[in-house]
Amino acid sequence: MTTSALAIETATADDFDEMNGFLGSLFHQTLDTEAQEVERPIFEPERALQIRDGSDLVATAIAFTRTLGVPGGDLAAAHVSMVGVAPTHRRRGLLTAMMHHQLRQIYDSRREPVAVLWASEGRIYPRFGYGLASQRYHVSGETTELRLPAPTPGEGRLRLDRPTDRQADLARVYERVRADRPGWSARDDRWWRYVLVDPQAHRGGATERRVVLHEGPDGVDGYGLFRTKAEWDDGGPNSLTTVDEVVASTPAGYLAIWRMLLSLDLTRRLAWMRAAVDEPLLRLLDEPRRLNCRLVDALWVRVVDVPAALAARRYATDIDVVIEVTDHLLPENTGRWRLRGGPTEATCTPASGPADLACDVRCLGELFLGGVTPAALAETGRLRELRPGALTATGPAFTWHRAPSAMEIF
Ligand SMILES: CC(=O)SCCNC(=O)CCNC(=O)[C@H](O)C(C)(C)COP(=O)(O)OP(=O)(O)OC[C@H]1O[C@@H](n2cnc3c(N)ncnc32)[C@H](O)[C@@H]1OP(=O)(O)O
Repeated sequence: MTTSALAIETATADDFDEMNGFLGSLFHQTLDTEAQEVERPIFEPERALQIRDGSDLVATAIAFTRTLGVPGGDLAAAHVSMVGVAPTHRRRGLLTAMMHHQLRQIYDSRREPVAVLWASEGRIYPRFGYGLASQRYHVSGETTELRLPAPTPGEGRLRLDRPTDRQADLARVYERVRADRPGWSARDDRWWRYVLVDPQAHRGGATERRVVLHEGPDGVDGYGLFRTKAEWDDGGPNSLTTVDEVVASTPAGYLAIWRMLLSLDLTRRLAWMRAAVDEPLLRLLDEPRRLNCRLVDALWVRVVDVPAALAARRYATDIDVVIEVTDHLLPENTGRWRLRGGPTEATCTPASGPADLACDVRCLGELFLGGVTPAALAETGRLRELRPGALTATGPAFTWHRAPSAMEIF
């Protein structure tokens, strides 16, 4: 495929260092060799696209092969990343050409019914059919104002350790909790190393990352990844605790970990970038108003193969609906689809009858992880109710018993 006479090529393993350096410069980051070596094994050259102008690399995009937790199961999903266009070549359609090319490749391979990504800026991807599928809170607060219920006897034990030494424990807890949380990607050994790498250059003056583990009656049932940054001002100690992940499979573990994180001596402030919208912490604090929560976007989902994707997730209640879908990039998706399903199975087939709902493929991405209802999307004007009552009838089915959330930025 060509764009303005520049061809899209598939990369080779030898292109990794150059692509990494190119993206580092676009994200205004200093390249770190330790992080680069951890990222090398997850690089999939056969899924990496690049555009060169002569010998100069001017555009890149990659898809990682991973699975994503969706309502009721786990689904192969192209994890799109490393997207960038050189400042010398911006706004002349290179990203557009790469996105079209990549989506066509994913569709034609039939390996993955959906693609998923974190957007550097929210306004970039809707035009390519990506819908905002999950949100998160940026959380901050004065820790002296954040009080949790007191410990009860026999709650278990906390231990501090180096995260890399406890990878197996973290993986066990993560997988247990992930089974119930749409939006979490599976992490094999390579992805755990990616999550846990902690180069000095990326710490911004804070300590190395540490882990607090909670041991309950059945072993490790929770962990918290965090770091601290020393600060003193006229009022005395004012250090910052930055939390990366808190994952626990028991309420006791969750509470004990947060109790420690909020009461570290000499710290006064908390920062956490990836709290779920139904995060238990928000309901455990005695004065939740003292936690500042800013709602921002998390995962963007692109439904690439409509019937395969809609049949691959489960629905909270029984559903039987015909949806008229429009997809300007992948015309195979355009048409009327009958979705029948429930909590244990689903099918999606071409429909002959009239449609109940009509929407752009972007809306299906928004609905996919259960984070929003058709009625809410109808209020945006992007989804239309063609049969009166269809919005209320389908609303509960599209949601899920846990809100979608998202963990590491890939
Ligand atoms: C999944 C990820 O990896 S997210 C990371 C994305 N990368 C970055 O943010 C790195 C810095 N930015 C860039 O590299 C580039 O600006 C990109 C990749 C965002 C855009 O690449 P371009 O080749 O300039 O995009 P392209 O020319 O195809 O633009 C297509 C349309 O999107 C719009 N657009 C593209 N980027 C942006 C943006 N950041 N903000 C607003 N609009 C944008 C363009 O204006 C254009 O609109 P139009 O069709 O109405 O004229």
